[in-house]
Amino acid sequence: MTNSFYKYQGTGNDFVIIDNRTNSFGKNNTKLIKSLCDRRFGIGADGLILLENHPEYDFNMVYYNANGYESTMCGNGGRCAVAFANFLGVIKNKATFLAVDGVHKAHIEGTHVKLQMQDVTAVTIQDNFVFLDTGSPHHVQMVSNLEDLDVVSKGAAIRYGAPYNETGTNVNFVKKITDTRFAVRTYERGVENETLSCGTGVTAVALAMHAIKETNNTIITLETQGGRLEVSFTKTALGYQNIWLTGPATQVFKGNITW
Ligand SMILES: N[C@@H](CCC[C@H](N)C(=O)O)C(=O)O
Repeated sequence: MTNSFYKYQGTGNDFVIIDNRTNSFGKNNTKLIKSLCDRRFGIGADGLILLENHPEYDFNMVYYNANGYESTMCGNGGRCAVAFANFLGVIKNKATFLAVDGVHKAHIEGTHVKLQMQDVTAVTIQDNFVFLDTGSPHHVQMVSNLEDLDVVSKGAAIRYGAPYNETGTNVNFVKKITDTRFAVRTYERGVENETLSCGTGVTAVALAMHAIKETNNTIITLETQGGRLEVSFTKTALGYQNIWLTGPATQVFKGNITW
C-alpha cells in the first residue's frame, strides 16, 4: 500500500505526519513506525503523528515516539499537527483538537503556532530537581555547565533510574540566562536521545522555574538547541492554568511511503 507523508519540524523537533482521515494507516504497526523514524533506514524523525477525523473536534492527533510506540502528549508535535491541519484545509487559523491528554486549543499567527496546554496542578519540588507532568512527564534540573553537559548519558541515567524506573521520564537540563530567559537541553524518553527541542519539556521548565522562584515572570523565553519557544501562563491557587506554548512549525518536505 502507498501513502503520502509529510515531514514537519518545530524548533528542530521533527515529525513524520500522515493524513489518516481515511484510517488507511495501521495504528499498531510499531515496527513500521520505528523504521519510518529511523534516520538511516527510514525518513528520519523524533516521532510520527497521525491526523485523524473526530466527530466533535477539528481533528484527533495520535502521537508515536521514534521507538514506534504511542506515547503521551507532544507539544511541538501538536503545534506541527495544527500547521498540517491548516495546510490540508481542515482548519483556518484556529483549532480545537483532541490529543491523548485531552482537548487543546490553538491559533496560527503567521509562521508561529500557539498551543494551549493542559492545566498543571502538581509540581514536586526536590532538593536538586523539579518533577511535573505537562502532558508528558518531565524532570527539570538546573546545571551550570549546560553547553558541555553530556545530556545523553546524564539524561539516560535519570530517565531509567529511581524514582522514575519502569515508566521513565523526559529529562530537561536548564541554565538561567535572565529572569525571562532560560536555556534548555532535553533528553527524550522514547527517542532515547537528546532532541533539539521539546515542547512539553520547555513548558515544564517555565513552570518549574516559576515554582522554585527563579523567576516571577509569567511569560518566559526558552532557548533550545533548535530555536526559541515562548511559554506563558497564569498562576492560581490551584496551580498553573492558561498555559500557552508558542513557536514556529514548518513543513520541510513530502513524499510517498509503501508498506
Ligand atoms: N517532543 C515532545 C515530547 C514527546 C513525548 C515524550 N518523548 C514522551 O514519551 O514522554 C514535545 O515536544 O513535547
